Amino acid sequence: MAVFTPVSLEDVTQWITQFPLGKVLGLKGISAGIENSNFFLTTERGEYVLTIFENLSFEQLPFYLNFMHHLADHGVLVPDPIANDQGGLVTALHGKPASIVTKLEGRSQMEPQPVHCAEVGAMLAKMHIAGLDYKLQQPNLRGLDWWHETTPLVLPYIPEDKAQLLKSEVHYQETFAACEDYKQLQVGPVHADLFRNNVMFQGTRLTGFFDFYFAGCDTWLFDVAVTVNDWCIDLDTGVLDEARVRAMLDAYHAVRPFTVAETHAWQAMLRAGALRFWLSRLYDYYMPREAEMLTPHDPSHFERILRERIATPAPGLY
Ligand SMILES: Nc1ncnc2c1ncn2[C@@H]1O[C@H](COP(=O)(O)OP(=O)(O)OP(=O)(O)O)[C@@H](O)[C@H]1O
Ligand SMILES: N[C@@H](CCO)C(=O)O
Repeated sequence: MAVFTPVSLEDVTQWITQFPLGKVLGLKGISAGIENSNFFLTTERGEYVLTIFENLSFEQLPFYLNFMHHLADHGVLVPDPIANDQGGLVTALHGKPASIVTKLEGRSQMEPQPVHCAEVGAMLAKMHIAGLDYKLQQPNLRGLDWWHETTPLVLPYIPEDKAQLLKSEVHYQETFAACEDYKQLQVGPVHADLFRNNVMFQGTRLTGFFDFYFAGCDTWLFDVAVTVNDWCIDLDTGVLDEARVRAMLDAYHAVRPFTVAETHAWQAMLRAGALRFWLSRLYDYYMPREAEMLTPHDPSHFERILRERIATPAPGLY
């Protein structure tokens, strides 16, 4: 279970008085997730999620929480952060930054069909457009600079064939990021981690995106690539399922048409999306943090996806 910072009902009873949520009725640790400590929180006003941030700082968090609030305000389905009596969305709990957000209905759809992918594609495009007038700026903290810093840290742990692939892909992505088409890509705040387990559904109706704590300013196409690489694949092989890819891309395109530069950049961006998670999983695997219970994600899944994207062209954007 990924509760890095234990919290008791007693702890929260006092702490909650600064929020307009009434008395605490229940608190339950959430086992899913590997980044933060999460709890379902029941108060007199309803159901919420309490998150204690294990890696993000007080300075970084306003970008994410205000972004969620901005999106909620613009009709994008996301958890809405609750302000305390000072108007703050981030409040210390056990000396760490913490926040309370509204709880989304439903559950994650771990075996998505084209209909689910279409819902995700349309909401993703809506989210990108809604983010256009979001004022705060923060880079994607798991972008190219982070790949550069992290690659040398994991290289000593991995066998030669993987090390070669990692080094050559970082080099390829460096060249890609410097090309003309890349510079034409639309940039804005993106989710950057929109996996199956970060979206809620009730049946085939999408009820919300969540887990915005890897969001940052990056290309919209990177967000699409990360999302396709998780939602539209056969999980055993990493091979793209054309029906799901088409459903997601067509639904996105209907809300926010892809550009010509994006079509040129698409194949390389799918590789970037795979590299980002291969590297973060290698890092988490070889340099784990302490948690009460924690199962690291399998890095080889994204190595397989990366090799597959290099070997086989994906369906086009439109
Ligand atoms: N706003 C929300 N509404 C309903 N459930 C939520 C909400 N936020 C989180 N959850 C539940 O908590 C679980 C863990 O949250 P999350 O995925 O954000 O974990 P994390 O550790 O922060 O991140 P990661 O997915 O990157 O490991 C989710 O799988 C989901 O069941
Ligand atoms: N989605 C990430 C976990 C961090 O959110 C992964 O699957 O590696």
